[in-house]
Amino acid sequence: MTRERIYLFDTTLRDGQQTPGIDFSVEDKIAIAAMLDDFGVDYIEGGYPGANPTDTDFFQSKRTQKAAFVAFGMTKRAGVSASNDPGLAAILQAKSDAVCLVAKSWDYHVRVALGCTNDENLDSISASVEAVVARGKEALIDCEHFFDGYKANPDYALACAKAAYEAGARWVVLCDTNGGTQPPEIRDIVTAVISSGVPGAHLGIHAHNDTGQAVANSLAAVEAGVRQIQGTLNGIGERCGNANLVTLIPTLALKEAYTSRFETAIDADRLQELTKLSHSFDEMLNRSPDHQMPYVGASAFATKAGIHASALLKDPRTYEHVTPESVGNLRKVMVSDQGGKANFINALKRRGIIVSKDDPKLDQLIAIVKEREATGYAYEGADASFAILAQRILGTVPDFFVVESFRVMVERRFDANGNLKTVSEAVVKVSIDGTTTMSVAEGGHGPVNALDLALRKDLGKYQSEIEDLELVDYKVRILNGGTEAITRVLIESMDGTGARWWTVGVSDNIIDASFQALMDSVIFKLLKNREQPGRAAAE
Ligand SMILES: CC(=O)SCCNC(=O)CCNC(=O)[C@H](O)C(C)(C)COP(=O)(O)OP(=O)(O)OC[C@H]1O[C@@H](n2cnc3c(N)ncnc32)[C@H](O)[C@@H]1OP(=O)(O)O
Ligand SMILES: CC(=O)C(=O)O
Repeated sequence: MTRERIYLFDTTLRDGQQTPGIDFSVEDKIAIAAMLDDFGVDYIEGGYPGANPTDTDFFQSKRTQKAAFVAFGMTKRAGVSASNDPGLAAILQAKSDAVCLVAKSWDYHVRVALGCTNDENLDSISASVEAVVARGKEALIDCEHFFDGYKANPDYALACAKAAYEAGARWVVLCDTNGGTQPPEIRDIVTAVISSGVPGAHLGIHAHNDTGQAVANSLAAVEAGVRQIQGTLNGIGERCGNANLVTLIPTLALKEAYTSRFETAIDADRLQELTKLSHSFDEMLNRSPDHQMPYVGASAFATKAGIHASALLKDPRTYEHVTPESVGNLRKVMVSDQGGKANFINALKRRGIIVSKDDPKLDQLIAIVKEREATGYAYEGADASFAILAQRILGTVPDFFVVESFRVMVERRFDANGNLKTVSEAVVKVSIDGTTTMSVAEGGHGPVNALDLALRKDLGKYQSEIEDLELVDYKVRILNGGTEAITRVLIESMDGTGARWWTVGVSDNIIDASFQALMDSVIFKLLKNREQPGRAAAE
């Protein structure tokens, strides 16, 4: 059975640019376009040439090799011809393969926002599409507010879609601009558009996520007959965002409801790049990936629950709707107070520690983890502290060093130039093989920074082993309010090999909690070094 092609239109660089807090530079746009092009979407909308210097610059060259490169703009204004509209001229002159013009299709908007007649707007749509086609480019029309417009005046909304199609638009894209339409309405209205004479093979959907239905609305439109989906990477976009292509692409590729009838340009090999694509994009935006994002989130294939872990380890299909490998993600069985033996055995195995289900030390470890989690520890987010605890109970952590004491002082004082400065100073007394060393350090970034510097200043024979250790993140959480407050500190560390690990500390004193996490970080680094081939076995 031949499958129908669904075309993927990415508007990360245009509608995504309208996301509050997101502002791409030309360099960002070049890098993102290259990522998307390499991944294999059909269309990449780059922005609005003529609207701002970044987009104008970006369209000085064609920025894609494989995907159609699309310039966005609006239809010509009423009262001027297409050839005399400077905005349209800038869009037509941009280096692009296709032009996507937003057109009003709700008569209320025509009256209020454009201030022209319904017929003038229809003429703007036809004349603008004809100008794009005459320029030798593929024409697309985004029918803005199509669904709201259809509900208010179906004949006029349909007339706008038909004007675009009859003037030569390759795609007439029905937009749920305000994002309030629901899937059954999308299905009925798309069906009405197709019945009116615009074929589904020329229709697209552009859904906003204001009721959390952008993906569902896009799929409802496909069911009803549209063959192009517009969306963005990780669902960014104006207000609550656009349809998330990172969710739609694997759904179309992996779910039987669609795979028997439809195909996209993204094959199984490309699909395995999806998690990387999504996370690289977040990296560019300098934000943490959403752990719960379908398919690609760090939690998408993670389980804490003991009952789930036990079955998952017997056969992953018991608790997974698709395999994590199909989208380039990983299965994760975590340890926490929600876990049973299966979680722990699996977590230990990942660290190269084999323990039998009947080993009493396993019961001891589980009891300690559950007890500690009740007092505020969170081992699921602190893999390195868990590894140290487990290895301690199993008796394989050497006493590298003993911290005899530490002291921290925070002082606000005037410096030599008369400027007020807050300075932190820490003293740490460490004993190694019976020899005690006292290290003092001043931290420019507060008391924890000073403590860290002092602890790692002189670790005697281990000093050279921790030179490449770096703290990269520090998170503090107050677990219960008032005077009973408990502080949980999580610290992320990395070393010269690029490996990263998290450690945890809990106390009613933030400095003490931080120090525990710092100590675990150093001990984990020393243990890690001993796991490397060629290093001395644990002393
Ligand atoms: C639903 C969407 O997401 S559509 C995309 C929205 N994106 C953007 O607006 C981002 C880029 N936009 C811009 O930088 C600016 O709005 C520009 C450069 C395009 C236009 O700037 P200005 O000329 O200063 O106009 P301004 O932004 O104040 O108002 C928009 C004008 O376009 C007109 N207009 C809006 N949509 C259309 C349309 N589809 N066809 C023709 N004219 C339109 C409005 O009536 C208004 O005209 P007016 O100035 O005579 O009142
Ligand atoms: C065109 C567009 O972005 C919209 O109607 O939402």
